Amino acid sequence: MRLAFSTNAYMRFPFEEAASRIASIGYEGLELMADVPHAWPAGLLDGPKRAIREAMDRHGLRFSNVNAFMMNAIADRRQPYWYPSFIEPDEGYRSVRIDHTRRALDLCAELGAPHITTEPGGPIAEGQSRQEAIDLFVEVLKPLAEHADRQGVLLLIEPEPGLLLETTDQYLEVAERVGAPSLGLNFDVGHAYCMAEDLPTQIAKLAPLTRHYHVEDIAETRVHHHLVPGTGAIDFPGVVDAIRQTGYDGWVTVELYPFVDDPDDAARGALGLLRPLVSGPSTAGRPAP
Ligand SMILES: O=C(O)C(=O)CO
Repeated sequence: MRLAFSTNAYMRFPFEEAASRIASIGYEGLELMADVPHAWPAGLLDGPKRAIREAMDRHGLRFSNVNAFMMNAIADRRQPYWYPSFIEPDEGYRSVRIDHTRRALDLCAELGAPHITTEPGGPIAEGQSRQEAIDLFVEVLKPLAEHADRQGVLLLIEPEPGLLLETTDQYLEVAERVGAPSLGLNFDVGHAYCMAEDLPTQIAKLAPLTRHYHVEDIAETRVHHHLVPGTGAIDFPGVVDAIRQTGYDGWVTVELYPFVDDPDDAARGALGLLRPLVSGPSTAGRPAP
């Protein structure tokens, strides 16, 4: 398991500065936000793309993931980054999300990153039934999964409270219906905690489909607000142990986008808690010394 930090906490910094800070804090990897201000694919020319690669090399960082979930560039008035979603009733507006995802897959392949993460179908629209929304989501995902396959990268879906797929179990039907090996699950530990999922059980159950983990802490109230690991109610020794027991040896990305005022402090705090857990022997279930 290797730890990475998402640039979506560094929205107030240019990419080069974000990479420099994430590396100097001690992360091995970085999740690139395919969005403003770092790498909005529709507006990313060759020069800035080269600069991203050079900054990664200069700071000895690897890409853990490309985050194509957030679309702050569009700034929909209903919510700043969910919309447009894959189940948007308006076909033209929906195609903005689809085109963005295709471009993010291209960018991912060009940069040598392993996968992109994306939204799990937006909130169900007024007058739309859940079944219609799922059917639409599946139809939209099929050609995108084929595109990912052609590009040699993965397309990962991230269930989230309030959106079409809220729980990790709800991903199963979609995975089965799309039926593409290039489609996978981004298991967001904080989101699963919000939905009162039993984390060790779900981590083990979904392990065959999980290609990446997002982590953040969540308060005991289970309200969806990302907190620095160690400051909420999630049992991180238990989570890391459950992930380790699946044999997973990939990236775990810390996602703390609410901490734009002091991302360094949040990144440092998360690493302070997680690094000993990830690099040390299993500590779950042991009594405190
Ligand atoms: O919306 C969120 O909370 C996310 O985790 C997006 O990546």
